[in-house]
Amino acid sequence: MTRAPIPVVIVAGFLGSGKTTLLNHLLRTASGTRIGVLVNDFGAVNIDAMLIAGQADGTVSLSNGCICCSVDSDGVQAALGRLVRPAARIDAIVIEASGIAEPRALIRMVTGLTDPRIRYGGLVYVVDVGGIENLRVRHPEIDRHIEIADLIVLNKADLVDVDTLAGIRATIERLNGTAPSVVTCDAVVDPEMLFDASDRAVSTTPRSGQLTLDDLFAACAGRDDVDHHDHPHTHLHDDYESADFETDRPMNPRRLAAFLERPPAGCYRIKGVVAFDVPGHRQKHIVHSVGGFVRVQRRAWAGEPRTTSIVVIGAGLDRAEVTERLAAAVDDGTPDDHGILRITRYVTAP
Ligand SMILES: Nc1nc2c(ncn2[C@@H]2O[C@H](COP(=O)(O)OP(=O)(O)OP(=O)(O)O)[C@@H](O)[C@H]2O)c(=O)[nH]1
Repeated sequence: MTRAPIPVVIVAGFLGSGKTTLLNHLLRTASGTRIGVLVNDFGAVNIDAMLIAGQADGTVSLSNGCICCSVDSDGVQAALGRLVRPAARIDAIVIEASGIAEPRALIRMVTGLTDPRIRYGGLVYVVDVGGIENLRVRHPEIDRHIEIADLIVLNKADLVDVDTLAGIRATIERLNGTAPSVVTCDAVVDPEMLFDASDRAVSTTPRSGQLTLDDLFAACAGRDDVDHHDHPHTHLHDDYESADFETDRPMNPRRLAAFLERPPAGCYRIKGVVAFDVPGHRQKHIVHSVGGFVRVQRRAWAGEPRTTSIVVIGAGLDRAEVTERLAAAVDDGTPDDHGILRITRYVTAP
C-alpha cells in the first residue's frame, strides 16, 4: 500500500521564543503521532539537538549555519530522506529552524523538494509576547514572517499583562488575518493543531484574504533586497553571530550566573548544557538567557559525558570576550558554599 506523503511542519520564531520548548511539548504529548525532527542550530554546537535527543522517533541535526542559506537543499533532502525511510515509521516531521532563519526561504526549500514521500505541512510561528514589540522595531522583517504563518503561537503569556497581550494579539491579527493564533505558557499547544492542521490547506494554496506563498515570493522578488539566490538580503542572520564554548571541567556557578545576568555587549541569547561539581547539584543544568531573562532547568544526565557546552548568540559580539569570560567561569576549586544559589534561584520545572 502506498503511504500518504508525510507532512513536514516548519517551526520558526525569533531567538529564544520557545521553539524547542514547543518541540519538546509535542514529543511528550503527541502520543499517537510518531514525530521525526530536523533541528537546525546556528552555532557549531547544536544545543537544541542535545535538548531533544532521545525523545524524538528520529532526529537529524544540522548545525553550523542557518538552514535557510548555509545548508543547501540537497542537505535538507538527504536529512529528510533519512527520516522518511519506511523503517522509521514516522507520521510527521517537524523542522525546528534556527532563531534567525528566514522562514520564506525555508518554506521554499521544502516545497521545492521533489521527494514524493513528503509534503509541506505548514509554518508554525512562535512569538515571545514579552519581547515582540521591541523586536518588531529592531527587525521589521519579523512582520513578514508572521504574515506567512499558518499557526501563530503567542508564547510566554506569563510575561505580559492581559491588556498588553490583547494589544499584541490585535497587531498579529492585523498582520495575518487568517492564521489561527493560540496564547500559551511554555508553548503548551494541542498537537492536533499542528498535525491535523497539516491536513488542511496550508498557505501554498490560497485562503481567502491571504497572499499565497507564490504571491509573497513574487512580492519579495520585486524588491531590491533580493540577492542572486532570489531571497532577501535582510536575513536576520546577516547581523547575528555566535560563539561556542565547551569544557569537560565543571563550571563555577557564581561566575556563570554573573555571565548569564550580565552578558557581553551585543549578546541576545545564551543557551547551554552545564555541569557543576557541587554536592547535591551534579545534575545536568540547562541554562538559558533570552534578552536578559534567565531560566535554568535540571535533568538527570542520560549517560552522555558530563561536560559543558554553551552557545552565545548576538549582534556585534566580541567573541574573544565571550571565550575569556566563560573560561574564567570554569571551576578552579575555590571554595564557595553558597555560589550555587545564584543558579538555583532561576531553576524552573523541566
Ligand atoms: N517565562 C517563560 N519562559 C518560557 C516560556 N516558554 C519557553 N520559555 C523559556 O524561554 C527560553 C527559550 O526557550 P527555547 O524553547 O529554548 O527557545 P527557542 O526558540 O528554541 O530558542 P532558539 O533555538 O535559541 O531560537 C527557555 O528558558 C524556556 O524555558 C514561557 O511561556 N514563559
